[in-house]
Amino acid sequence: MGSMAELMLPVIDFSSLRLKPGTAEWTAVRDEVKQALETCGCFEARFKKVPVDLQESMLGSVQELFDLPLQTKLRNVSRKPYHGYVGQYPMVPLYESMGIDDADVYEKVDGLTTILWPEGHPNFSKNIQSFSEKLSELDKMIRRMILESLGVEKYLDEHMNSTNYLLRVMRYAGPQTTDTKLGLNSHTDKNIVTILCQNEVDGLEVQTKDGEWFSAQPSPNSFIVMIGDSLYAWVNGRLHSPHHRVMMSGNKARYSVGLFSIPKGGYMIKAPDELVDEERPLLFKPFDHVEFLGFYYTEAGQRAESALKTYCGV
Ligand SMILES: O=C(O)CCC(=O)C(=O)O
Ligand SMILES: [Fe+2]
Repeated sequence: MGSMAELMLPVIDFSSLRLKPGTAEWTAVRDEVKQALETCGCFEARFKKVPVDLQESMLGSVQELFDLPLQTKLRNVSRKPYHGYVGQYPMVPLYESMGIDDADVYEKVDGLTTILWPEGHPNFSKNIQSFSEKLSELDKMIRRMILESLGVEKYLDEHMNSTNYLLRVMRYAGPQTTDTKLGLNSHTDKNIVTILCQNEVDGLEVQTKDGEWFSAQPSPNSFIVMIGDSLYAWVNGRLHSPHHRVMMSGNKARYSVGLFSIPKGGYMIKAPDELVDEERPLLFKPFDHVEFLGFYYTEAGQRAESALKTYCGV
């Protein structure tokens, strides 16, 4: 445990109104992003475009959602694995979550809202949609910076148009003990970029490249950004996609929310030729994210140390 507290995530500030592509400020932040993603795959972001009160009302809505009866929550089903209601798993008894597809599109969110609250709940839809839309600007900025810093910005439009936003909301019950209990198993994310925020209860732990775990303790109203395996594959291994998990102790429930940019089904993820050479041969054959997810949730996929390597490693 001693070494855990000593590590801290890099903190990067995206709040300046002058942060526009082409400015010196942009280039400086872009360099910080590249450095953080190469070394940790993860950083803490300050981003004032999501106002504090919106973040708080969104977390209030998330709590309201989890307070619904289980039977109601189970009505959120999805064709895609891990996109509907997930919970009541004996391996991770503290964990419950719900996926909201296309969370930045009001009609899509409201479609789910009326499944959960047949009488309607426009406030819920608005909080979720508005938060997702504003936060998606941070996702877009970061991805633009990544492509620019790798000299492949000519793919920017294609890259941006190849993804949707999923908002996954999570509740981890307090284990009612000072012992540390598993909240969510160690994993790498499978998508492009993940942006997390939480209530005041910490619990997220990230593994360094050397295999050491450290706890992420974001300051209030900031975000944790990390990259997933699909981006790791697309940049041909140039950025790190970190293992992370959630560990819980104490009485209080942890609420967290992740905005995931996710490749659309049918889009083949393939590293650009510019990122493949003799020194850095191609790591992964082109793959479809939805099919890869299908493999990940099979027994072989869950057993694999790296599901992506097993699925399409060269
Ligand atoms: O709750 C968190 O902070 C992390 C959740 C997570 O890692 C995930 O949903 O992929
Ligand atoms: Fe994750």
